[in-house]
Amino acid sequence: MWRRVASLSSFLSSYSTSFVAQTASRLNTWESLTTRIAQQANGFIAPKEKTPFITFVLGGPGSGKGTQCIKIVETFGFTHLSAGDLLRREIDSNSADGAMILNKIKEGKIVPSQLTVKLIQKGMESSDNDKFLIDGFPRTEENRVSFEQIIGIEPNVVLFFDCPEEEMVKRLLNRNQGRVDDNLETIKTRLKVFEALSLPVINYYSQRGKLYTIRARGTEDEIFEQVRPIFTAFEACHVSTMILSIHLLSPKMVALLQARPHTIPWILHFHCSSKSKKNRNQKQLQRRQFQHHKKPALPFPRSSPTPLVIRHKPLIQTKVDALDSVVKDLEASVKNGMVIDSEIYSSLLETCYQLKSIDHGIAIHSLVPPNLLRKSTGISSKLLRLYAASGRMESAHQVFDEMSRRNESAFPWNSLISGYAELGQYEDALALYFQMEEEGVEPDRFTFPRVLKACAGIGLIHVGQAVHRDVVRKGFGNDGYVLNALVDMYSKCGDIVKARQVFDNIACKDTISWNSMLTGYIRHGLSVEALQVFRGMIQEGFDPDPVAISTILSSFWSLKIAAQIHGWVLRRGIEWNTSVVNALIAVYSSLGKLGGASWLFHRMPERDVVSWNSIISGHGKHPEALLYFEQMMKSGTSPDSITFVAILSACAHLGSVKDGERLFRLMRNKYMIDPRMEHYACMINLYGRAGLIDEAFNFIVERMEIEAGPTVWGALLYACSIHGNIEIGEIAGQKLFELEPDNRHNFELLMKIHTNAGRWEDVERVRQMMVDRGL
Ligand SMILES: Nc1ncnc2c1ncn2[C@@H]1O[C@H](COP(=O)(O)OP(=O)(O)OP(=O)(O)O)[C@@H](O)[C@H]1O
Ligand SMILES: Nc1ccn([C@H]2C[C@H](O)[C@@H](COP(=O)(O)O)O2)c(=O)n1
Repeated sequence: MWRRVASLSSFLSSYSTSFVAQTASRLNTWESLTTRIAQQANGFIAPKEKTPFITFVLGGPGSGKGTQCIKIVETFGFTHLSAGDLLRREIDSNSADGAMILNKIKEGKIVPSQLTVKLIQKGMESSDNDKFLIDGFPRTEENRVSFEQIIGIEPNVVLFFDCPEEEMVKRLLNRNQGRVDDNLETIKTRLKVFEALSLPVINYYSQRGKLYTIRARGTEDEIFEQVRPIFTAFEACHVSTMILSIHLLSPKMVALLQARPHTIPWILHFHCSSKSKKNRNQKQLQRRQFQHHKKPALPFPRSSPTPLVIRHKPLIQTKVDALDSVVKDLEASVKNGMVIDSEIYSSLLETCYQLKSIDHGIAIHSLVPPNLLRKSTGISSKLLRLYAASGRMESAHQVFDEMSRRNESAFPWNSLISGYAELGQYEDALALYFQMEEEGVEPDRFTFPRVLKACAGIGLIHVGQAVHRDVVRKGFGNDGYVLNALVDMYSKCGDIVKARQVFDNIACKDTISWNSMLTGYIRHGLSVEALQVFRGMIQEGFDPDPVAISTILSSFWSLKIAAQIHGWVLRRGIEWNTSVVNALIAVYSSLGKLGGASWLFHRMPERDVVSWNSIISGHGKHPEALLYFEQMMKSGTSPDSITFVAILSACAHLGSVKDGERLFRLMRNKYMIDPRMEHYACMINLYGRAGLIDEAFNFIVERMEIEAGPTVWGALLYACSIHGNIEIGEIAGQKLFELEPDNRHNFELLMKIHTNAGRWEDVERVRQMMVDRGL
């Protein structure tokens, strides 16, 4: 008769340990992973070797280890290494040890540890995975020590399938797999071996706080339901650790995780426990041993240990990569039935917004249960903002329409208004603002700048004035952030005097206030006032930002002012700011100081497309323009449509028709830039200046894909005036009189053509047209 081991768990001191405590005490497992991800996210160089995640699966013969391993593999993606299977494969492969192994198995005894460990090691090394289920191992203390000695790491989780003996025997006798050890006699020995040699190992891991005991009676599925939460919890650790590791969690989120140890039990341990540091040190030591193949101070001899090298997934290098991993883990967790806290979703959506990662946002959206999305203002607001910020207004509006509590805060409204304003859909932005009022939603300080942007965009000053009144009514009349937007709105809507009034009323002006006023004056062509503001800014102790500097530089084509500003820039040590140098290059070039422009260009530490455009434009009448363009292509900076305006214009001035034609083709075919009106005008100028009037005319008629505008016909008329082409000049003139009926310059050019040809009647006819138009 078999002695019935009613419950092996009573034998184990830790059985009463709660699942939470068990899990929490094992969190050092993930620390190596966390540290590595954190390092990677911050750009540190991560070590190449990766500590694998190891689960030992223990239990008596027939307790169902193999059966449950299959389910774990299917659900959690582990690689299953069964010690028994590895040994049996060794027998089948006719290896030198085959006969000895077979005898041991027949007798129900244990094979020498080094042999088994080497087989496990081989199995791990040949796998791409870094999560292993090692089944039926370690069966003895010698197995355990040998593993630690050769592989150099401890298991992260030890599962123990606790099954009554009679059940195990019954199962083995019914297994029917033709195994040489599934007979009563061998089973008897195996059970004895288990009790004598394996239980001490189980007890060892119990004392080390690594043991999870599973009551292995019941159906396979019932048993798996005890197994599942263990790995789900570790996956949750993984997800949350990843979130933490990319340093984008709000303090609120950390507090939330800490307050919920039952869902994410490791977090307290990881962040708060001093033991965690100890464990980390221990883990680091372990990893060092693993990586440097140091001999651990254990009494067992070992023969030439082979370092275990696990193949790696690609390193996570950026925050977006880290986010990618988190989203993938989240997807797997949701698939495994894990319920994700709404704060995790909204925190991740915040991350997507900060990283401008709409694709990850869409992936997260697909995971959020629709009901939760409707109810959780946190999730829906952040999702909506992400959609709106990426210009997906339809999706944003859909989320908005389905929100159950959208009127509780201005946040979702602001996001939508902002999205529409950014896309230039100003009417929609304003309509939302008025709808907000109708639905009784209080605007906040973030609402007004967005609405004012829409007013400025649409150019409706009376709407802007109405919003200004709302600003005062709602108590934001002294808010600098809102007042800056008012300055901008008034100046864009044409009321620069009112803009100045608002500007003067800003008690605490910041760089944005000064810049708004400065650009306002420049927009209105008030260079003197702009320069005053610029000087006032410096006097008040504000460093004009590069935008202000380049704006002011580009509005003054004066060598004196350019030199003054250049001097100030040098004193402030910002002379190599790219946009400042670009503006200086443009100013010096336009003032004919090409030597100064080139000096700056060649010394600037970083060049962008604007730098190249400035230097090419500066050399628009010189053959160097073509050389700079060639250099630009070699430098790897892609030309943009402005570059082609500059270079085509240079070709026109240089009379390089062939180069111009080649570059026009290059623009379309290599850089995929669709020609705009300016490019066509350059081509007409190119042909026209070269006297190829017919080619220019044919180019307009046959090659233009858009309706020719005044710049194109103007270039043709100008060319006709230079080369005395009456016929085509008359056509160009008539087109221009339709397109620009009040531009006397066109009439004068046509009159010049007729005058030069002595066609006095035509001169009179055109003059009469001017008189009729009151020009
Ligand atoms: N919960 C269960 N209820 C009934 N039968 C089961 C259950 N789990 C597994 N079995 C059956 O019991 C037999 C032994 O299971 P399994 O091979 O998984 O055990 P094991 O612990 O891996 O055994 P060994 O250590 O001998 O390899 C198999 O025939 C299996 O189908
Ligand atoms: N660590 C191990 C694991 C297994 N064996 C031998 C002895 C076992 O009876 C046999 C079958 O193992 P199982 O499939 O039941 O896990 O393999 C060993 O010697 N050492």
